[in-house]
Amino acid sequence: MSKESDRLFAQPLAQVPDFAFNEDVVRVFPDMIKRSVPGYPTIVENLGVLAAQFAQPNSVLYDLGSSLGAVTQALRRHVRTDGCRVIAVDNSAAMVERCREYLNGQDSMFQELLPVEVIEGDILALEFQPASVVALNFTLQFIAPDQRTALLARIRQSLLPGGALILSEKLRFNDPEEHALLTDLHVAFKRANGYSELEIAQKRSAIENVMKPDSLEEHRERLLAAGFSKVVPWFQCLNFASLIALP
Ligand SMILES: Nc1ncnc2c1ncn2[C@@H]1O[C@H](C[S@+](CC[C@H]([NH3+])C(=O)[O-])CC(=O)[O-])[C@@H](O)[C@H]1O
Ligand SMILES: O=C(O)C(=O)Cc1ccccc1
Repeated sequence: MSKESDRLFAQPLAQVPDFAFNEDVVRVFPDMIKRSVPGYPTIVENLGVLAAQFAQPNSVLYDLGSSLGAVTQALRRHVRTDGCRVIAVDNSAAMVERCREYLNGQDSMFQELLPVEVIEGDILALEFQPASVVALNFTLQFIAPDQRTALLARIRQSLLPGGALILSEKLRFNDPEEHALLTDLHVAFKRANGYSELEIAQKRSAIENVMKPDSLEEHRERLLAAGFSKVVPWFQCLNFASLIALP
């Protein structure tokens, strides 16, 4: 993994552009996501452990919005089920290019990994194959809110019995006090990880137009509306959570 540290928002910007998953972000992404998302390493590793419980023989495991393939790598470390293959999808060309390099690196270090295909494309336009595990690890929050239910419904329809969707998201909270407390604690987490007040403020304004978090209640209702039968939160750290949704 790239060792470059995230200083993208360290200098004052005359105008903060909307956040985009471009070359600059790709270069610092592993550092950025670890220092910005409390619980990220725990979520990624355990996503592999969870996936191994839901993987069905001869099915696809999807990593949607795969970025540099951290989830795909965890799936390949943990899942041993016969005939499974991983499909990773991201619409950022810069992410996909680097993701393929990292996965080639994983292939050269380990034997008998699940086969993987990395697709550069929009998950909203994807034709889903019969799947046992679908991971949306901090991706749904970047999808236009009015497209979210339809996407989840298509994922639900592709899921095999015994499979699961694993959905990780930044949360907002309907209770204003709870929202303010967890937002402040998230800022403290970033500060403790070396981000300055300026970096925190500029990053916030860069993502506010492109990343739209929902509340846990909204996620639950939407998943049920999309046809899932059960929603089980399995992890929360501050304002970041991960849910298991069963078909
Ligand atoms: N419509 C779309 N189609 C395909 N990809 C998309 C779309 N919209 C956004 N993306 C992609 O979704 C990813 C979101 S990052 C996921 C982290 C990763 N899962 C991880 O576990 O390391 C989350 C974050 O940075 O907070 C980016 O790579 C986008 O290009
Ligand atoms: O940085 C933040 O405040 C976030 O909410 C998470 C994040 C992490 C990486 C890219 C975009 C958003």
